[in-house]
Order: sequence, then C-alpha cells, then structure tokens
Amino acid sequence: MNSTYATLASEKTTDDANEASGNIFLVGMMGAGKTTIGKLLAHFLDKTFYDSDREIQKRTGVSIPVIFEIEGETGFRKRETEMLTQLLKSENIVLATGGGAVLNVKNREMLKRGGTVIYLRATVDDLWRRTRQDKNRPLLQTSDPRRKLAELYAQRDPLYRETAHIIVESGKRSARHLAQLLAQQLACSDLVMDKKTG
Ligand SMILES: Nc1ncnc2c1ncn2[C@@H]1O[C@H](COP(=O)(O)OP(=O)(O)OP(=O)(O)O)[C@@H](O)[C@H]1O
Ligand SMILES: O=C(O)C1=C[C@@H](O)[C@@H](O)[C@H](O)C1
Ligand SMILES: [Mg+2]
Repeated sequence: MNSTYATLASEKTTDDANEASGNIFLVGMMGAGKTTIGKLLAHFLDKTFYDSDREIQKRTGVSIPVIFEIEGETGFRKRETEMLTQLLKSENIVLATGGGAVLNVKNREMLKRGGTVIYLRATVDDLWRRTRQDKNRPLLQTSDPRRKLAELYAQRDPLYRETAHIIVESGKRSARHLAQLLAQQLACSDLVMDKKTG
C-alpha cells in the first residue's frame, strides 16, 4: 500500500477481499463521491459501472425521494438489499452503493465477500459542502441538515470501516485524480496477485 491509502479498518488487508470476481464496491456517506469516482474508476479499469441508486430508480421508474415518500426508508432499504443481491451476481464491475447500504448486516457481508470494498471517506465539512444544494437526498430534508449529516456520519463511519478492505480520503484530491490513483493501485495489486497465483 502506498500513501494513497490510509490505514485499513481493523488491520484488514486486501488479501481478505474477493479479488477474483474483479468487482470493486464503493461505500461511504452521501457526497463522498461514490458515483462520480466510480464512473471514472470503471472507465480507467475497463469495468462496467453500476450505481445502486440509479438502478433502483430505473427499476421503479420514480426518484429516490418519491420512494421514500411512498414506502418510507424501510421500503427503500428493502429495495436496496434486493438490488445489491442482484448486482453482486455480476463480475468485473465497479458499483457505487447507496450511502446507507452498510446499515444492513446482510449487505455488509455480501459486499465483503463479493469483491474489494473501498470506503471513500471525507470530513463532514466536505460532505456538507458537496450535498447542501442538492435536494435529492431525502434524509437531509430536515430543519438542520448539517447536523443530520454529522449524526449519520457518527453512526455509519464504524460500519464503513468494518466493511471496507481499503479506506481512501476523498477530501483532499479531485475526483479524477483520486480515480486515477485508485486505478493505478488496483491494477498493481492485480499484477501482484497474478504473480502469486500464476
Ligand atoms: N473528490 C472530490 N472532490 C471534490 N468534489 C467531489 C469529489 N468527489 C465528489 N465530488 C462532488 O461531490 C458531489 C457529490 O458526489 P457524488 O454524487 O458522487 O456522491 P455520492 O457518494 O455518490 O453520494 P450519494 O450517496 O448521495 O449518492 C458531486 O457534485 C461531485 O462532483
Ligand atoms: O445515505 C443514505 O442513507 C442515502 C444515500 C443515497 O445514496 C440514497 O441511497 C438515499 O438517498 C439514502
Ligand atoms: Mg451516488
């Protein structure tokens, strides 16, 4: 690991990841850059990009705020787990998960087993700057959205860490630069693996 990566959660190493599937899963808070970086990473690594939120919207034909309005968060989470179950049957994908995907233990286990999980981590200040103008995140439609973001961060940071094989700081570099560094790093770890197994 070079300096692109912060220390790994619970001393985990990428050896624990299911690299054979070629799958890369991005987890992290709303605004961490999962969708933006995921698309670029898939392009650089020549993998297929999926975004769980986008797939749910395609399947239902309505936006995520509408799903929350009609079915509540519980209904959305059920759809999210169904979608992850289906998407994780794929190989050679980069998947941007929804910010709350790690709340469900079944999702966490599926992700850990199904590929290499990358936690894109940013400070609450960065996350707030990136999400404050966007009304598409139903959990932030409260009287004090910044506080809500901080509460969600405190609740979820340990879950992202528990799930991730790799933790990356997404606050200090542009999305493109991060995707380039990650692509280089992941391509190198593939090389090393091929050497070991080949
Ligand atoms: N590393 C970065 N530096 C600066 N801005 C970024 C970075 N990553 C993402 N952004 C910007 O932050 C905003 C949110 O990013 P994005 O939608 O990719 O987050 P997300 O993790 O997919 O969030 P959600 O869980 O809500 O889907 C976008 O406007 C994006 O351009
Ligand atoms: O952090 C969350 O709980 C969410 C993040 C988004 O990706 C969407 O999945 C939805 O808005 C919920
Ligand atoms: Mg997204």
